[in-house]
Amino acid sequence: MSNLPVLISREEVLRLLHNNSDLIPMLESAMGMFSKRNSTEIIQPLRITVPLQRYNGFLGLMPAYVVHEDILATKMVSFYQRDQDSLLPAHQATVLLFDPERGDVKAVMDGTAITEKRTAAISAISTKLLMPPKAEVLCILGSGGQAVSHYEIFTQMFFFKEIRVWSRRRERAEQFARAVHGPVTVFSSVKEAVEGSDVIITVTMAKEPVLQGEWVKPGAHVAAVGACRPDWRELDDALMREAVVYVDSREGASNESGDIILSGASIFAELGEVINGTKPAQCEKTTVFKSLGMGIQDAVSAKIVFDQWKSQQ
Ligand SMILES: NC(=O)C1=CN([C@@H]2O[C@H](COP(=O)(O)OP(=O)(O)OC[C@H]3O[C@@H](n4cnc5c(N)ncnc54)[C@H](O)[C@@H]3O)[C@@H](O)[C@H]2O)C=CC1
Ligand SMILES: O=C([O-])C1=[NH+]CCC1
Repeated sequence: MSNLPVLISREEVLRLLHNNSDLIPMLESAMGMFSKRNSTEIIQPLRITVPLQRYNGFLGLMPAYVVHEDILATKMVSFYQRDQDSLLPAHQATVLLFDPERGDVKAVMDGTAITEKRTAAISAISTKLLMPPKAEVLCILGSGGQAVSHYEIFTQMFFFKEIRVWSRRRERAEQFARAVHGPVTVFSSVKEAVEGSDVIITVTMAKEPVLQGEWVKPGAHVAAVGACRPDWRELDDALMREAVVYVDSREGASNESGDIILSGASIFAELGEVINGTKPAQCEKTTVFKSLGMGIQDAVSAKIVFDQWKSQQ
């Protein structure tokens, strides 16, 4: 290795991505390019997932080359189904940012923070495009790292009169409410939290559906972020079949999403197609955006972090 890569910590990544005005437009541009399926613009193979059966976990490898921006990166992310009382983190990730011409690694950075920030930003983009016109109530199911990053960007980008949170253990939802900087009401049942909500974010590690279609207000938007294995679910059949279903990537969703595979729901469009204007945003209907996560989202976020970091040296 000719030059040693720089190491960028979680704190630095969070600082450099906080309120970063480039994140949303760069993600939108990458998602739009991806949906054109032009290999001179984006190259992103399907995520490779290595099962770690002994530990109830997985290692995901997510390489991507954003050709038009000349960004080459790969994320390695481990994720585990932990016991409720486990003190070990459920997700940990590292992103390597390469120099595409030389082939060496320019930066090694905390990928957990990148994953939190870019996933929440993608859900916010889906919500901007697909939420009903008068959205007043936001509901978050789950209270982990993604719940916090979603709360942060959703309160920056939108105005909700009420924000609700539910978690499997009420004390975790109460902890979440104390940790976020702003108002939030804790609910003890999913049904009560969801009923009357205009936007619902599911960020749980559930393997069985936690959200039932019969509780969802017609016209609501659901950003479904968890359940990233073909046999895991967060949403029930009724919701998947009644809603207009959007995804980040058709290949990703058809291979990895239990909510899509097991319900037999059909995919209406990719988010990138809505961004490109080639598929409509059916805001008047109940919509589900099924997010699995993509290497290009990590790559553009890593580039923003690296450029900001360099400009401050
Ligand atoms: N779509 C994407 O791009 C990404 C999706 N994810 C997914 O988002 C979800 C949340 O991730 P993190 O907040 O980082 O995880 P976390 O471990 O910090 O939080 C998980 C939350 O799920 C809850 N939970 C666990 N098992 C449950 C069950 N059986 N039923 C209901 N709730 C349950 C926990 O109480 C906790 O509130 C995970 O499913 C993760 O795989 C994570 C990163 C990217
Ligand atoms: O995109 C991502 O990093 C992940 N999606 C599901 C687990 C981790």
